[in-house]
Amino acid sequence: MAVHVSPCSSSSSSTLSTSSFDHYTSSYFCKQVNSIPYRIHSPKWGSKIFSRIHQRNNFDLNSSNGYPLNAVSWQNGSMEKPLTEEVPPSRPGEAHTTLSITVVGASGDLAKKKIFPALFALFYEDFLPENFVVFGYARTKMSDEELRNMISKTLTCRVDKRENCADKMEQFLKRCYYHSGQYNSEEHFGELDCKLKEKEGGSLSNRLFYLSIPPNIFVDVVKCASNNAASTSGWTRVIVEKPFGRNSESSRELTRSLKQYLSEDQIFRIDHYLGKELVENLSVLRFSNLVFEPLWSRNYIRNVQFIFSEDFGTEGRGGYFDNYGIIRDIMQNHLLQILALFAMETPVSLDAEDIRNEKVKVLRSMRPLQLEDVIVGQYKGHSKGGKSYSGYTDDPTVPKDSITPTFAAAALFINNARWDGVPFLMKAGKALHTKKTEIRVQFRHVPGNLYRRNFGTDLDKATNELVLRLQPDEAIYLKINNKVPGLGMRLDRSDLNLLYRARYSREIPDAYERLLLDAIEGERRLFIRSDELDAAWSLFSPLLRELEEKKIAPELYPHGSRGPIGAHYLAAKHNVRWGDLTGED
Ligand SMILES: NC(=O)C1=CN([C@@H]2O[C@H](COP(=O)(O)OP(=O)(O)OC[C@H]3O[C@@H](n4cnc5c(N)ncnc54)[C@H](OP(=O)(O)O)[C@@H]3O)[C@@H](O)[C@H]2O)C=CC1
Ligand SMILES: O=C1O[C@H](COP(=O)(O)O)[C@@H](O)[C@H](O)[C@H]1O
Repeated sequence: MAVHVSPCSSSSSSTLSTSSFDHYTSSYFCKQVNSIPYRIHSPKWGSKIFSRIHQRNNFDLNSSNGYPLNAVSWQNGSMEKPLTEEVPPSRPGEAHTTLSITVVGASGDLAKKKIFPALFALFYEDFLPENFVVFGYARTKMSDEELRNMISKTLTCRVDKRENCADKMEQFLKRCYYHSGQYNSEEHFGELDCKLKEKEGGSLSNRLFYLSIPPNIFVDVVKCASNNAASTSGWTRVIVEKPFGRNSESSRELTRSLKQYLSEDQIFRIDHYLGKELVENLSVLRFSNLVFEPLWSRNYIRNVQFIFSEDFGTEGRGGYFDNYGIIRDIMQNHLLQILALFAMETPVSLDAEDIRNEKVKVLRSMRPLQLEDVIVGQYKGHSKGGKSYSGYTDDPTVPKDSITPTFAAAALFINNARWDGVPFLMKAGKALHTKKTEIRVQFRHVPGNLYRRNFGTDLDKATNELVLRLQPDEAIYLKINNKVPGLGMRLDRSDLNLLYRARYSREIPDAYERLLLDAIEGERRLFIRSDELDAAWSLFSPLLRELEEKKIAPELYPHGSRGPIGAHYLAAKHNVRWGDLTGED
């Protein structure tokens, strides 16, 4: 990203090298610890030095790498200030910084459902910086007021008991604006730049663009935004939604095209599963508890299962979905990312590069995926209890003869010393009987089990299983064997259960909140680096090509069922039983 030409302001255009952007990451506050002073900007008082000790409340929450957040809470009475629609003016000689967030594709499903609500939640919880504006950008004609009306329908006050929710919503909506334009128009992005500048009021600006649009227009938008609406005084970052290509070649081409305008540091490839609370907890569980890490290998773990199921079909997204299918939609990204986090070696530190280095090593160590280790399915129409459920190809946006899989199961292997021979099973499906995402870790038998007689012949029932239920109803539980109380010796299976809603009263933030905050912070740990992406595609692309070239017909399964029977055969081939189908949970 090099040249910025401003068509609207008297301020001169400037040239910025890409490397200069992240220099401004910590412009609000210097990240330091303990009593080392923080630099806190208050529009009322200008830049002030506060001791962290005195501001402890402001740093109760950390960004996802455990560092204190740069965002500050203004709940502290002495710092309270009225929120105004416009960014407050700077005093002479004093520069304040504005964060401008532009949601490109603001009229779309994801923007309405997730992005605006997440931004509001961050504002509501006082995690957005003092001076911020939100712009929606799309082709749909809308006024600022219409945008506010549209997004107000999906904003929620997550913590019900808060009294000031309506006020907060109003304050947030006042910071939201809209600009209608084409995605490939330099002129329209120039107009957006004018509006951004006007709201930024001459302050330093950091600009975040969220590309919530179909992937075929990513590059147009990045080109126009970078040439016409990049920040000239602070950083510019772009969050890119998946899909990042359809295979290795298209993904590399996308990365190459984006890098004509952005540096890798400016690209935040989002995989919202990495922002989920239980995925965050996976590493904490493993690396901060002595009882788990020593067991985390082929010596004790029999198999690992990553299970994603949704109890609804592709409703409304059939057009998109048919071009991608479940393997690209869920497995190549969400499930594979979790697998990499699960299986990686201990990183040197919690820094983004250290973690991503370890994840890449896992991905590169994976055995090429064979067609015989994969089964695909597609849901068909079904009637139950007088109600009928449509099949995938009943969707008018899906070709009647589509063979796009809406279900897939796969057995993967990691060819390294830790995991040699351990099956990592994945299963992902739409229109199944339940909505659930889980990681299940099945442990080996206890050698020479003294109590084997008490379990009968089915020794599978005697093994431990650790389950991380990502959603719904987040939980971590460990299936153990215990004695039934009484004079006899009868064994039972029980759960040691950490059920989040029972343990914590605090509501769990949505993944998009965490990820947006991290992007604002410049924290890249939960975003996908280009070499990770490349390794992920290298694993799945040959398989996808083979499935498509051989036109492998998916096994049909009824909408609302447990999926194709082939998934059981695949698991059985590797001496595994799907943990979610044992009837124990
Ligand atoms: N929806 C979801 O749950 C998820 C979505 N994603 C990804 O996020 C991105 C956005 O998703 P979503 O909001 O569902 O997408 P939409 O299909 O709703 O598209 C978003 C906006 O982009 C514009 N648009 C749509 N199609 C085209 C087109 N062919 N050419 C130009 N502009 C178009 C429309 O705005 P206008 O006409 O006003 O310009 C639309 O409102 C996509 O990349 C998707 O894959 C990722 C995870 C989940
Ligand atoms: O990325 C996607 O994720 C959603 C599921 O997300 P969740 O957070 O609700 O589990 C899925 O429905 C969609 O098909 C896919 O594109």
